[in-house]
Amino acid sequence: MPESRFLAEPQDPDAFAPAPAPRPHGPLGVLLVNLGTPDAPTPASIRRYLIEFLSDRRVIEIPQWLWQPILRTVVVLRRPHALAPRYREIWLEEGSPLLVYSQRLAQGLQQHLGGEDAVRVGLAMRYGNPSVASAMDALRAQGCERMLVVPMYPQYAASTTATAVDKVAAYAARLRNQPELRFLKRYNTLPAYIDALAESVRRHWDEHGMPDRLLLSFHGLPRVTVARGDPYHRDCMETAQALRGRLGPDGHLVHVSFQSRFGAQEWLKPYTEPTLRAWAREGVQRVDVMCPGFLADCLETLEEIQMQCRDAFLSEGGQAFRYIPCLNGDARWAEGFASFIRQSLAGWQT
Ligand SMILES: C=CC1=C(C)c2cc3[nH]c(cc4nc(cc5[nH]c(cc1n2)c(C)c5CCC(=O)O)C(CCC(=O)O)=C4C)c(C)c3C=C
Ligand SMILES: [Fe+2]
Ligand SMILES: [Fe+2]
Repeated sequence: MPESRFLAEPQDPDAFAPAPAPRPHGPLGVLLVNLGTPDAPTPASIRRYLIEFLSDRRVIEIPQWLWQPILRTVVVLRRPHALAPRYREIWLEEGSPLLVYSQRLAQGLQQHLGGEDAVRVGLAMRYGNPSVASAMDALRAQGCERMLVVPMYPQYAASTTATAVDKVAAYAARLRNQPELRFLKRYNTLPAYIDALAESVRRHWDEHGMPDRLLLSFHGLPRVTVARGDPYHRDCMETAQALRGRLGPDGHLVHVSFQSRFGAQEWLKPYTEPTLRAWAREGVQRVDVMCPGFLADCLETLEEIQMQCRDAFLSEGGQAFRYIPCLNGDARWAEGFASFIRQSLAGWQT
C-alpha cells in the first residue's frame, strides 16, 4: 500500500470495539499564538528568524522572485548583526521578552481557566519556537479534540492574525484526525482589554503624575494595505477611541502614531519617532507612551520605544519621557481575558 500523505494516529487497540457512549471530546484547548522571536540574541539565530518571518507572503506582499534575492542579500547579511546588540540589551535571564511575557499570560489564563482541568492553554509562535505544530501536538497529546485559537493581536491584520490562522490550518491539513477549531478575530474594544489599559495608565499617572500627552504607538503597516481592505488601521483607531472614553475627562490627552516602519514604502502615519521629535520642538515637555497593540513587551517596545524614542524626544528638548509597559502577565488582565475566552468556548463545555 502506498504511504498516506496524512499523519498516522497512534494505534487504538479498541478501534473496532463498541465505543462507550457518549464519547468525550477531552479537555478544551486554548492556543495562544504570538509573532515569534529569535531563540538567542545572536546573528545566526536572528538570521533564521528573519528568513522565516520575512519569507511569509502575508508579511511581504511583493512577488517572491523580486523579494527573495533582496532578503537573502541586503536584509539577511546586515540586519542580524545590527539587531544582535539591540536584542542583547533587552534579553531577560529566562529568554526573549516576547516569549517570557507571552508565557506569563498563558500561565495566568491557565490558572483562571483550568481549575477544574477542563481547559488546557498552549502557547505557540507563528515564526520560530515553540512552533504552532509543537504546541498543537502537545494539546492533542493531552486529549484536546477542540481548540480555540487566540492570536495575541487585539487588532486584526492580515500580516499577523490571518497568517496565524493560515499556519494552524496548514497544520490541520496534514492530519487524518483533525481537532475542531475556532478562531478569535479581534478584541480591539473588548471591555476587559480597554479596562486593563486604562487601569495601567491610571496606576502610572498616580505614581508619576500627569503628562502633557499620552501617545498610543501601534505597530505600523504599509499604507497600501488600507486600500486593499485590511481593517487594521480602523481597529487601532477604535481602540484609541475606546480608551479615550474610558479615561473620561483625561481622554483628550490620547494621540495615536505608528512605529517600526520597515522598507522604503509609505507606512501608516503619523510615524512615532518623528511625532515625538516634533512635539518636543513644539514645547511639549512630558510624554507618556504606551503600545496597546502589543500584548507582550518585545524588541519593538522595550528597545525601539523605551530606548530609541526616549533618546529622540529628550534630544529635541523634551523634559520627561515615560514608557507604560504592555499588559504582559498582569493579573487583572489575565482574569478579564480568561472570562472572554470562557465565553468564546461556550457551547463546547462538556
Ligand atoms: C513588512 C514587514 C513587517 C510587517 C508588515 C510587520 C507587521 C507587524 N509586526 C508586528 C509585531 C512585531 N513585529 C516585530 C518585529 C519585527 N517586525 C518586522 C517587520 C514587519 N512587521 C521586522 C523585520 C521585525 C524584526 C525586528 C526588526 O528587524 O526590527 C516584533 C518583535 C519581535 C521580537 O523578537 O521581540 C513584534 C511583536 C505587528 C503587530 C504587525 C502588524 C500589525
Ligand atoms: Fe513587525
Ligand atoms: Fe523593528
